[in-house]
Amino acid sequence: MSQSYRSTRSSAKETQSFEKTIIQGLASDGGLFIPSEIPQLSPETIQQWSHLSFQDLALEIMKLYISSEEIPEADLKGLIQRSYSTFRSADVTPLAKNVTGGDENLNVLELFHGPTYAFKDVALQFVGNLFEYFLQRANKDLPQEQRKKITVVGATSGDTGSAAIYGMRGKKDVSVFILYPTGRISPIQEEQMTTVPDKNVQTLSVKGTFDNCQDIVKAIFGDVEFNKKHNVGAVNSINWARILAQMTYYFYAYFQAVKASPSKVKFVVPSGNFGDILAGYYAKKMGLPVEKLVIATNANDILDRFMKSGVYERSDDVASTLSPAMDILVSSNFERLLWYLARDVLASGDDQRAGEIVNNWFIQLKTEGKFVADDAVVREAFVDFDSERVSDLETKETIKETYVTSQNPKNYILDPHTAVGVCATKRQIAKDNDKSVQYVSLSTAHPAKFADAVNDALSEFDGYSFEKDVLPEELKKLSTLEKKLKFIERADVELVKAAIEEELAKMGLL
Ligand SMILES: Cc1ncc(COP(=O)(O)O)c(C=O)c1O
Ligand SMILES: N[C@@H](CCOP(=O)(O)O)C(=O)O
Repeated sequence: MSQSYRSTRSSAKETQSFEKTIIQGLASDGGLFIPSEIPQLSPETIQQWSHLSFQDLALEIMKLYISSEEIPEADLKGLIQRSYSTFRSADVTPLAKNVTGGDENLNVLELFHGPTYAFKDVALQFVGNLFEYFLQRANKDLPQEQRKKITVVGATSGDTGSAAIYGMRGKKDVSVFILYPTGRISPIQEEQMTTVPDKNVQTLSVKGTFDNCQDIVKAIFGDVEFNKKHNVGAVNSINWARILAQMTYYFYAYFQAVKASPSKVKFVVPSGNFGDILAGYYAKKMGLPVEKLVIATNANDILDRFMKSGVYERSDDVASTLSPAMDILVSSNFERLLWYLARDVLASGDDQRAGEIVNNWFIQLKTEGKFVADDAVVREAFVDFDSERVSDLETKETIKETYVTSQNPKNYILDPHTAVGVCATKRQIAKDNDKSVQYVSLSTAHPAKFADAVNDALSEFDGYSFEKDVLPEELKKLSTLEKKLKFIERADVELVKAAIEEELAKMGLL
């Protein structure tokens, strides 16, 4: 049953296949897909998995969520091998152990060794290959005019966009449209997205915020006509494949963290759309003995406010912070966690009733701008999670302090999102005062992607040079390449749909 999927807003019994779930992206009732059951691992299985490579671990995990009748094991193995062959580290996601030295046990999980230097590559390299696999199979032996196509439409606050583009560029029968908020992403992120010359890629720079872009994408998914015509596909973490592919690094990092001696493990995750940390939640629910998952937010703190009050409220203004990829007002994946909390606390384990409760919450969020969950729901959330909010000042101080004090390696440079996580980790270390805990702080992007924040923190240090110490050769050349982008002057779904159709015609895909 973990290989079939249901919507978080559905009160029906029916479930659907993995392929349909991935291609559809968002459920037609507006909900997100979740597996009908979370597979359970025995301690013996977890022990056996502790010796596996990243790729073999990914295969074992994915087999539990994808029926071999849908993707035979040999094909799945091939997809995984291809997806991670593009990474610069043999470990795919290496763990920098005990970065600060001393006895803090602060480990940094480096998730930025993929093609676009962001954690999104771990999932989006796989998702690109998965789309291609499904399309090749559906289109086998079909003449050109009957071939099935996917029009990928995604929203980004900076990193999903380039990772999706690098995952899908040049793929046959796939076109990619990425919406991003004009002026609210870093120059390198914009260059990464707009300098890809492949004909099937188009970026749309939208006057507005990331939340406007995300709302437009969700409206496009809800537009039955447009969807029927263009077969719209999702690359944002509303797509279940994103969450699935991210589970591997929780297992892999856990095994590395406890290698030297058995310890409790806490993961600390810089969070915005709640997709990254949600993969950790599934790993924990499968049986990985994780002590806690700590949500680290910047000033855009809807998640932290929920954890402190039970109120899930969309605030009016997005704050522009040093960690712009997390400048998000509504965290789309939180809905998946809310479903489990509703089912276990309010619906006596009844899936259909949980769907009704979540649906009502989201109707309230739309009509009243907020909903309030019972204290018991929040208490249940604290069983698996904790939460910290980190200011820009603290983010900058953390980049500085880590640069000065780090031992392994020396002068370790954090990107501002990772710094939000490391600051939250240090607070947890101080609060817990428990030497038997290993802390794994997720590093979600390479510092080169956020030059302003990193230089602001480090330029006072003698000998520090962004060009020499931070910027990889590959990213240096981006500023010399021609840019391809289209401005959308208002955050309006009709304008975006028209732009997509105009570009599809130019691509010869209409
Ligand atoms: C660099 C970086 N860090 C953290 C996050 C937050 O991750 P999530 O949205 O999955 O919570 C993002 C965006 O998703 C990001 O791009
Ligand atoms: N921070 C993200 C925002 C989109 O989130 P996603 O994980 O749902 O794709 C970004 O960098 O674009």
